Amino acid sequence: MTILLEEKQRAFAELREIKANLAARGWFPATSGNLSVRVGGFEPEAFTFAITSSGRDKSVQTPEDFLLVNEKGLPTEATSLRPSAETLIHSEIYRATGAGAIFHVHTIFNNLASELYWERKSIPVVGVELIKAFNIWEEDAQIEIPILPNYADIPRIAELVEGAIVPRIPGIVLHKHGIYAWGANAFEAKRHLEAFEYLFEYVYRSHLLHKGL
Ligand SMILES: CSC[C@@H](O)[C@@H](O)C(=O)COP(=O)(O)O
Ligand SMILES: [Zn+2]
Repeated sequence: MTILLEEKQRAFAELREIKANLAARGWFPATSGNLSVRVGGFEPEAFTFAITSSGRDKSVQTPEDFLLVNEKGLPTEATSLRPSAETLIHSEIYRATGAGAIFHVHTIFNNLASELYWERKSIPVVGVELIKAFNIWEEDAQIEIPILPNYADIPRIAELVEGAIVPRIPGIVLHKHGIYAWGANAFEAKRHLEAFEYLFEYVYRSHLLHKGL
């Protein structure tokens, strides 16, 4: 598939903006986190996306922050940059959902929530207004945010992604690691990510409240 220079530049500019925004909140500690947006068409099997390069300080902006990869996570152009170590998870999410953007961050609250509900394998949230950010409009809606094991071998995680996805929930948590949130585009993926992080903080603080701590 041919990606126009214009499309590539637009995708990199979009990633640069969201990267700076999330970095300002401290959501990329110690080089953690990765971001991607889909580029070009929305073919289910063969597609291209722009993704952050691996191991870089995501709180600074450099010309080497992003590259294009194909659906297998391999660079589509000659480059010395390495795509994110977690690129295969992005590929699987794109393949399974047809999303347009995927954002991954490590935060204290997503880690704590995943620890709290690890045995249940999902994080329950009931009746919190911000659930509506997922386009779920029922009163007192109940949702379960899936948690996957945090294997060191990324392909082992990637193969669990499709089976773990809950259609109306645009995110997956890795146990004591972080969240992957997605959406039809960068605007929607950011809204979803912010909602998840709010809900994780709510869940954790609510747990303390009910324990009288
Ligand atoms: C520095 S710990 C974080 C990494 O192990 C990984 O989980 C992560 O989110 C960032 O990896 P990266 O290869 O830079 O995309
Ligand atoms: Zn990570």
